[in-house]
Amino acid sequence: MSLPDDHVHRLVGGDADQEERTVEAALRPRTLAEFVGQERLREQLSLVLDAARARGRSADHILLSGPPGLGKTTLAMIVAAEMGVPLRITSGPAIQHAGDLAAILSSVNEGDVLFFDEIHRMARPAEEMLYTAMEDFRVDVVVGKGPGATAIPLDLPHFTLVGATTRTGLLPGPLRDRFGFTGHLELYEPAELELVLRRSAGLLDVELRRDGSREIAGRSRGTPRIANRLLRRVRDFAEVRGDGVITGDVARAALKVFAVDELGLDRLDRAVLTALCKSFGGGPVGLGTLAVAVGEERETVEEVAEPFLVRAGLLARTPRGRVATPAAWSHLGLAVPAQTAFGHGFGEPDLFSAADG
Ligand SMILES: Nc1ncnc2c1ncn2[C@@H]1O[C@H](COP(=O)(O)OP(=O)(O)OP(=O)(O)O)[C@@H](O)[C@H]1O
Repeated sequence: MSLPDDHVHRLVGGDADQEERTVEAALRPRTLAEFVGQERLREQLSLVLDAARARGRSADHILLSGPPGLGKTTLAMIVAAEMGVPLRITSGPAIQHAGDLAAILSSVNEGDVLFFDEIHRMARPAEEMLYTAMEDFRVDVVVGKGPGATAIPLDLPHFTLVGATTRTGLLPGPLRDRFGFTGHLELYEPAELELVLRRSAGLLDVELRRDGSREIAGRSRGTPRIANRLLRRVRDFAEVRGDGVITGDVARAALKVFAVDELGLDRLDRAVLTALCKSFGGGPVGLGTLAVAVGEERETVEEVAEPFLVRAGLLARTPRGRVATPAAWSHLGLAVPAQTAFGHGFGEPDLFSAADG
């Protein structure tokens, strides 16, 4: 049985819609100790928060970067919970004018954590205001227009800004510099995703066997959001077609019905690999050219698709551009050409910074 492409995308894509976010809320870890994986980041965050608590001050501003669905929102909530303060939430796309930001900042109380999702998408005119708010806890509210306009300074309480972005490089330098701590979330190892799955299965009251969690974890794109999503679909299958228990066989059968392949590639991953192999003969091709070929922003290709494709050994970033590995050709069901760019002097995965074209 085959399903439309956008269905597959929904199942393995990194983003979540409103309905899914409601379901996710129930599965969110509430403390740093419950948060699976990201050992280094957890240790660093725990130090930052312990130090702030010991001083009786709000924590420094924190920037979290990494692909969607790895736990940035969850960590922002944990920061607020561990500091025992309320969390306010806004996002870059919601801030189109300086006035939007002024309204949010003026409602923040002493010690609050303000979570700023997709901070790289905030409108430029609001940026300057955020700089002074972060550094001096002050905003200048401009009243009037033209030569008669006056700026009225407004003092703000001390708060902690937690910014989330898919990549720190997308932020202007002055904004980046105003964060006291920057943490990067890495894709999760399958063993870590199994822990996420076991925890979620417990909360959902589902019987998940070892081979079942292994099967689901291996197709979750290194992303807890996708692991939890696949778990819910496999649970549906297990309840309707079986006795509700998720074994390896049940997981395989369910994921076949939902058209999730063995690696869990999403639509963008497939589009990138297909363009690379079919349109560019396996590369090397520059990131910009590849992005145009799949109709996406280069940042999306670079920050959302490539980390997983590189990790899965399907794509290599070389000094000459992006290259498909023999595994990519095989995964797409294509014959591996006798001569591919990969392994012929174009370098090994990720050893070089990416070339562009
Ligand atoms: N380390 C983790 N341990 C357990 N569950 C996790 C972990 N990280 C994320 N999750 C689960 O994955 C889901 C998505 O996490 P979250 O919303 O925090 O991701 P995000 O990085 O903020 O994504 P986006 O940028 O798309 O908002 C949540 O339901 C959360 O419970």
